[in-house]
Amino acid sequence: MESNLMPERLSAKKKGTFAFKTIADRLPTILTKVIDTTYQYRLKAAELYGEEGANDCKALAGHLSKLRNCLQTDKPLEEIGDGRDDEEMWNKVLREETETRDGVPPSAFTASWLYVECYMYRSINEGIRKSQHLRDFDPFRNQKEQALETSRDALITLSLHLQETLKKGAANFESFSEVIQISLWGNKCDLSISAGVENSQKISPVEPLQRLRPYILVNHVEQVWKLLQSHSNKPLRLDIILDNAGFELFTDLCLADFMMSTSLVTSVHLHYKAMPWFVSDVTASDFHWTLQQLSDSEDKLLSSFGNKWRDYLKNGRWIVHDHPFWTTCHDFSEMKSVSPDLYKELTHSDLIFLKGDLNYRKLVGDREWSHTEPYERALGGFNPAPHCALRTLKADVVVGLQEGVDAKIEARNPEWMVSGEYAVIQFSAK
Ligand SMILES: O=P(O)(O)OC[C@@]1(O)O[C@H](CO)[C@@H](O)[C@@H]1O
Ligand SMILES: [Mn+2]
Repeated sequence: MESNLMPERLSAKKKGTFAFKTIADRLPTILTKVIDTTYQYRLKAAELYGEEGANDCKALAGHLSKLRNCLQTDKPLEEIGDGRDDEEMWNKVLREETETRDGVPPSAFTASWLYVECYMYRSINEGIRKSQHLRDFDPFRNQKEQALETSRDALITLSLHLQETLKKGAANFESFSEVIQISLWGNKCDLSISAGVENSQKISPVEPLQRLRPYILVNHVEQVWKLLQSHSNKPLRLDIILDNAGFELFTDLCLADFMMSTSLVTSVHLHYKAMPWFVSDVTASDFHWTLQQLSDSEDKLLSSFGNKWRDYLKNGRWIVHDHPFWTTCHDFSEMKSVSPDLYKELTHSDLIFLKGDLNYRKLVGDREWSHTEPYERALGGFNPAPHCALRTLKADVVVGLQEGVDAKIEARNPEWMVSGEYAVIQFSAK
């Protein structure tokens, strides 16, 4: 997996790094919230499944407490053992990591940040899958549902704006650029960076766009527009690799609707997660719950969008996927070898939007690249189709910046790489 040609992956080996802070503080905080949620669920579980349900909750809380202790005391990470179809993929990496350490298993403060953080969410799911009655239990569900509910005003504002935009008929560069930026900034609403603290969209998603333009450090929206215009006479397929539920998902569905309604594309494939992931990432149940909530809304416009989008699913113009690769520890340069079926599927796309920070970290291998490293080089061979990353910076990794940009911003705002205030719209042609 590792190559000496490439910089090291980010890791908590080094105190003072954001990886160290995440693994030492933020992940235990997130896990503690999951344990509390599990414990609170035991009464409901007893109601639904009797004593077996309550015992399931106790066993899960025990599994999670052991996981938290393992992470906090830097104990060797253990193999996953729940029989899920990706179990061997995970344990193969654990064995490989152990071999590269002369037989010493990886641990939270010695393995790569990407591996450890993904491992934590996979181990949470292992505890859930080992239960008798909790297999559909999502410890983050309440937070994700609240995230949508507390963004209601922003949803209404954005739905009115989308309605006005669609009334103007064909897309132009300005309307396209605007809907891309709205989806981009929707990525601020992420419950992992906030360690589970409510982080919904409180202000208008449209009004601040002009003010936020200078915070987009790489802006390739024109290259994406030109790609779409160059194929305007043929049916185009758009893929969106989704990130967070709640307001961000709504911005992504608005983007998908805009692209379809203006005939920039003729089909949209939406990819969500196969298990609860990084607190707020969208799962199948989050996706369909969100559409149902919109359809059932008292707000007529929200309800009409919910109905329209559910029709797109029914008539096959929108297609959803939940490939297990997206919830592994692998970066995207490994997709072709680890999940050739997914890589092949993505070669049928004409344009892939990848949302959010974790997807960006996986695009560039979560490595300690120089900030001016060319984006294509950091991709390590991942290029199934033209793609564009829409990401707010919430981890200290970024590539493709002009010389000097990082120093200038660092002087102004030392937290610039992890605060979510800055963003990139980074494109790579096939
Ligand atoms: O992918 P997202 O939702 O934009 O961000 C996920 C995230 O908040 O979680 C990790 C920090 O714990 C980082 O990868 C990133 O900051
Ligand atoms: Mn996320």
